[in-house]
Amino acid sequence: MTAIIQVRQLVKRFGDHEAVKGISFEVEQGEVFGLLGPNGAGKSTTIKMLTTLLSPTAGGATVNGFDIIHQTNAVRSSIGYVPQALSADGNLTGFENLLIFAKLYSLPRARRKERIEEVLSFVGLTDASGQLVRNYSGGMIRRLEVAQSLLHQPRVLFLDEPTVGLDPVARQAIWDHLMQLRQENDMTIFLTTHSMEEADSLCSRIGIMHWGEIVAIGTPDELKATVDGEDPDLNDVFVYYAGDALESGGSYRETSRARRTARRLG
Ligand SMILES: Nc1ncnc2c1ncn2[C@@H]1O[C@H](COP(=O)(O)OP(=O)(O)OP(=O)(O)O)[C@@H](O)[C@H]1O
Repeated sequence: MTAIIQVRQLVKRFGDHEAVKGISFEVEQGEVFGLLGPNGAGKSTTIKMLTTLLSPTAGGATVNGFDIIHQTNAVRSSIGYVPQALSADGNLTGFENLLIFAKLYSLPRARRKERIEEVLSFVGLTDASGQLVRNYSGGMIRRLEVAQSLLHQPRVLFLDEPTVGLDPVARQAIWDHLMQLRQENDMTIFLTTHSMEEADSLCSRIGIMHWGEIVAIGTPDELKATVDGEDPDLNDVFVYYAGDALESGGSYRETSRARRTARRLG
């Protein structure tokens, strides 16, 4: 097994606040790795450093063998990134959105149309490709954003809360596509989530983040085995490692954001 992501003592400070406190871990090629944690734990900050959108305060990491501080362009061209915020333009069609990303990724002109059709077909949006994205459902927009991130055939795909605000059917469709990517393309997937169910269904390994630290890491079964009690599930694991955060971690903010996202997507 080869570590495709290597994180060493990674720190991010915002003023006096240390959002990420020297975390270290590795992700092997072909894994679906999930960072699970309450809001404010430092998940998005970590994903933004690994995708080169934020510079670390200290420590470092490599992604696909490229240094996230000194080889930012090489990292960017070898990864796909689906951010939490909306990245598709509602005033363009699905096809037009993909064309912009194909140009951004410098896909050769002669290959663009064919590759756009391939990714549209993969996410099941071929028939909707000529419609304005503002008429898409939340699930279709998410699938389009996944398609955007796949155009340049990245080896690692980063997703920041891929299914927040989606209904169960749309969420299942995203999960199915991610599993297909892993199985058919040996793609490594790194995602953040609040959802225990998402982590349990999708992830081969999970890191639980709490107040800027990774407090537990392992397969879902390994993590469950660290917790006492009869047949513990990931909820029990989460409460065990980050329980007080569930009580005090600003659930209002989480709820408000999930609703905002749902409104925006729906
Ligand atoms: N640009 C910023 N400036 C100042 N503080 C920030 C900034 N970005 C994040 N933080 C703070 O860093 C901490 C970690 O935030 P982060 O968004 O990484 O957490 P998270 O685990 O992704 O939470 P959520 O699930 O709510 O997105 C929080 O206390 C947040 O307020």
